[in-house]
Amino acid sequence: MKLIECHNLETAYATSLNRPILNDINLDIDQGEFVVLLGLNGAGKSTLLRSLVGLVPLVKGEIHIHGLEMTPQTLPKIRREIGMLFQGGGLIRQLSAIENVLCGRLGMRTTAQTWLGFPKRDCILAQELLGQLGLRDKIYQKTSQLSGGQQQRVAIARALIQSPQILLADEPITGLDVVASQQVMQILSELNTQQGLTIITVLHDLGIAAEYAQRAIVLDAGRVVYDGKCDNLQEQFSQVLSL
Ligand SMILES: Nc1ncnc2c1ncn2[C@@H]1O[C@H](COP(=O)(O)OP(=O)(O)OP(=O)(O)O)[C@@H](O)[C@H]1O
Repeated sequence: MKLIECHNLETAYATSLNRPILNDINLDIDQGEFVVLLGLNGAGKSTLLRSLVGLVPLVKGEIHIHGLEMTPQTLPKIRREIGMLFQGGGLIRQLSAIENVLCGRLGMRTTAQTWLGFPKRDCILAQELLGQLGLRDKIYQKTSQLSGGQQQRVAIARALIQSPQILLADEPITGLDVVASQQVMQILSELNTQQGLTIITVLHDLGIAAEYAQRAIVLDAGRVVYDGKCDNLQEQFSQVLSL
């Protein structure tokens, strides 16, 4: 079943680039796929991910999520289906791991519901998620005191607490060492295979892309130049992927 459909997406003309950041993007992504987005710096990968959660104004084209067209009216509902791991994690450094995870619940709770703290069931869920991601002993630690890999796992828990159908991850392993990178990729892989989460992730490592993703989408100057299997990417795209 098609979960994400992008038709002719085009962003405004960027004078600094002499072109739109995204140009004529057409994509269909099925439920349960694990897709990697590749391309040189500035190719438009982050912009494409952010457009899927309505953070990028489009001058042309349509996005459908689960058959629902993205409009200002449908955006809140669509955003509840999509978890996002922002580039660099995007955690609030002075808050604890559990407080950061609970922030992922803010869009689903009214001010009155969180005035005196989050509901107990949200706190239990946040603890469970952190436990599942190997952070049981870090629940109350400030995230500024956690390692990069631990912070990324907190960010994953924050995205998962809203039970999304889709997880978008913008360079989730950039800056992590080999062990932490493998841990994070393993977590994403298990979420995909065991829970059926549809994953789209920006990566810069072709070896890791081929190891985990079933499908690669390569962007160059705002356009899709390849959409297919992850085999032989290096040979095919040495120009656009000289990573
Ligand atoms: N709001 C904006 N206004 C103007 N230009 C922008 C804006 N956002 C991004 N850009 C430009 O659009 C291009 C694509 O940016 P984007 O962050 O999507 O690329 P990317 O492929 O994710 O790159 P990276 O690998 O460096 O993260 C870049 O040249 C960037 O400078």
